[in-house]
Amino acid sequence: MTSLSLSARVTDRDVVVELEVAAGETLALLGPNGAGKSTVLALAAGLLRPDDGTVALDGRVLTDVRDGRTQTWVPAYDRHVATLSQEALLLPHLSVRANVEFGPRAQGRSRREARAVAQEWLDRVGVADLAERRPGSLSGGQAQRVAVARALAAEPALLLLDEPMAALDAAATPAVRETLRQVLAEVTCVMVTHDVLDAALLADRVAVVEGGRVVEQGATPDVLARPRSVFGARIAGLNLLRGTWRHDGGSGELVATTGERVHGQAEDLTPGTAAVAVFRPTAVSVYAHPVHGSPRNTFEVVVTSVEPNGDLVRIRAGHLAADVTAQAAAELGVRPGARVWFSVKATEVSLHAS
Ligand SMILES: Nc1ncnc2c1ncn2[C@@H]1O[C@H](COP(=O)(O)OP(=O)(O)OP(=O)(O)O)[C@@H](O)[C@H]1O
Repeated sequence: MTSLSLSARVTDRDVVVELEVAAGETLALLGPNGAGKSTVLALAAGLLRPDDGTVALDGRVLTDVRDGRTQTWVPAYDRHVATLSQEALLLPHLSVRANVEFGPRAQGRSRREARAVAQEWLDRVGVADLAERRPGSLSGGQAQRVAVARALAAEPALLLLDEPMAALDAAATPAVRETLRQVLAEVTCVMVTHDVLDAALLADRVAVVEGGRVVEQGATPDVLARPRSVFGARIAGLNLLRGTWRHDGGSGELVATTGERVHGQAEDLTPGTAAVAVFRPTAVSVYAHPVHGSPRNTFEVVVTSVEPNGDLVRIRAGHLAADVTAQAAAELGVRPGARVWFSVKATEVSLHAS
């Protein structure tokens, strides 16, 4: 069932897009700067009127403009669309709890109902212990999780995410990403991101936007595995290992179906269940000899291809990829058929249920 249906032309930005998002689905918009991603969000949110086009959400027409003439225009506040941006944008003079109660109260729900909804979301995103604090006393990651609760307490028909992790420091990102991963399973969402890891972990489908047009779209694993656009090729190649989570004491590990044992940053994994490990090719170091020392994952591999990838050189070994500098590639003398060791720090690997 389609939830969001958007078709629009914005002449002065040279944007012509058509997108559909199914109910409950998360669509990631990827693309270079100035491609038109934020324009798509603004069109859906009711912050931008197209020269031509329609926006419908759950069958309700929100925007209908034909040849510059507006037939239907539902204002932003009445669209049931919530936006989460880089900054948490909480009301500074209200407590965390009051911030989360704000949406349900504005929709006319009683104080008691609003309190119950807010409590549920504070619990779900794991910030209930911060309920009486003021936003100014929160860390960036805590504030962003409160912002997630605040957005969802209003029960939006559509959630728009505009690079929600871009302003966080690296240490805060995994917890916010995990919070989003859990809540996005239930909402219809369009997410703008520059980070392919977000797309891989959070999105069901990916649309690549370039020059104001959707140049490629499809299921996330397909686009990342077999990109057809220039930008798609640049972002592809993320390492993704599927397997089973084991926890026999120690910190636990993923035993991949392809044989590797992988240690990483794990959240909420149950031993014996299916899991996936994800890490970037740039996080992989390549050695001509076995490497020792924790906390690293080391895989003995045979190089299958060596090709330029922007300023770096991508070394592929079967289903794994490493991006190294041209100098490092030259020093290693890597070529197809060579035996090398790929090494990635456990801190660079995200492990999730799949
Ligand atoms: N407020 C605006 N008024 C006029 N033109 C704009 C405005 N905002 C963006 N544009 C133009 O519209 C086009 C699309 O920009 P948009 O911000 O949607 O891209 P983006 O993909 O979100 O980029 P980024 O990743 O840098 O945020 C660009 O040519 C940009 O210059």
